[in-house]
Amino acid sequence: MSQNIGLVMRSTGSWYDVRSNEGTIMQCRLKGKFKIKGLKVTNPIAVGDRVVYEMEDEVRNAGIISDILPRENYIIRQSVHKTAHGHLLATNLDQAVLIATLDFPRTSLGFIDRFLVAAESFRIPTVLIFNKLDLLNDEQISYQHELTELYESLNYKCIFTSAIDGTGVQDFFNILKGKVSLLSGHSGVGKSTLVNAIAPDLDLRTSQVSTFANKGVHTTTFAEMFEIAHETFIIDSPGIKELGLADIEKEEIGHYFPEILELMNECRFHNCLHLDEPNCAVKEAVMEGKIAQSRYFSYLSMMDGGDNRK
Ligand SMILES: Nc1nc2c(ncn2[C@@H]2O[C@H](COP(=O)(O)OP(=O)(O)OP(=O)(O)O)[C@@H](O)[C@H]2O)c(=O)[nH]1
Ligand SMILES: [Zn+2]
Repeated sequence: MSQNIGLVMRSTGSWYDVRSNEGTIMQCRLKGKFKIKGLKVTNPIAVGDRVVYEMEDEVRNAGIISDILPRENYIIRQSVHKTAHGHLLATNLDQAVLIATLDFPRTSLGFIDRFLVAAESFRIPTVLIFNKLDLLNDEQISYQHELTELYESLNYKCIFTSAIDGTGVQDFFNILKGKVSLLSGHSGVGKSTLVNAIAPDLDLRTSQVSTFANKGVHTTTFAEMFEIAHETFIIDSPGIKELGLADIEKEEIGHYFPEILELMNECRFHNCLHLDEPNCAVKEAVMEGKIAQSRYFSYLSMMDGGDNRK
């Protein structure tokens, strides 16, 4: 039997769609003796994994997965019961793309910051897309420029789009081109409309319904990967509206705010949490306007166990 390397595009928990280097989709199952290495997760393989497979049936395009290549990164959804195994959502992501809107519905800065912190903790770069530009009044547009300045100063690229009038849609595509991107955002921000604008043949909504195989087994939905252009993949899942913070310790949260990380060595106490400690370089920077208040509020809210989900 010949061995091949393929990319996992879809998982139902019992079988996997694996894309060969030539672009054919193979339906694969796991070799009986396949072992879960390292991570404490319920599912050994997820969308984005590069796997070694053997062809089992050339006619039916069926194969058997025998091994998995080392991962660049991964996203896990922790179980609410901390001791239980988590669920591996996706692996080998080049970037996370968070779609937000300043209105209809409004994405809160707390939600954006929480997402950025989670993505930093998984070492995944994030791009922010602000959609529905056509609906904003002048005041909102100038606010949007302020936000862009803030987030770009922290090295998060920002793009404005309107899926309705086409503004920024080409920029949105350019960001995705040649990469594997996780697409996230609250319901109603225009995720499907934006994707339809760049990949009209793909019907995200219909595809999402195809997670049927999972029904009644787990409550978790499996992510699915789509090739929207040559070597351009997006991962979309109704279950990935946000990234979980469950696994991050309080002392660690500041490490995932680039502007806090940069200053924390200047605090008087090496284990300063930037709350009420004296001579805290972070709080001083907030007072001097060098750290945005909104970011510090998000930090405080996360330290407080606040959940910023809205
Ligand atoms: N004015 C305006 N409306 C938009 C824009 N993008 C999307 N919409 C509208 O916003 C609504 C929600 O868009 P969807 O694409 O369904 O949003 P979604 O993020 O995919 O939402 P879910 O499918 O619930 O996850 C629809 O009525 C779209 O027509 C935009 O740029 N401007
Ligand atoms: Zn401090």
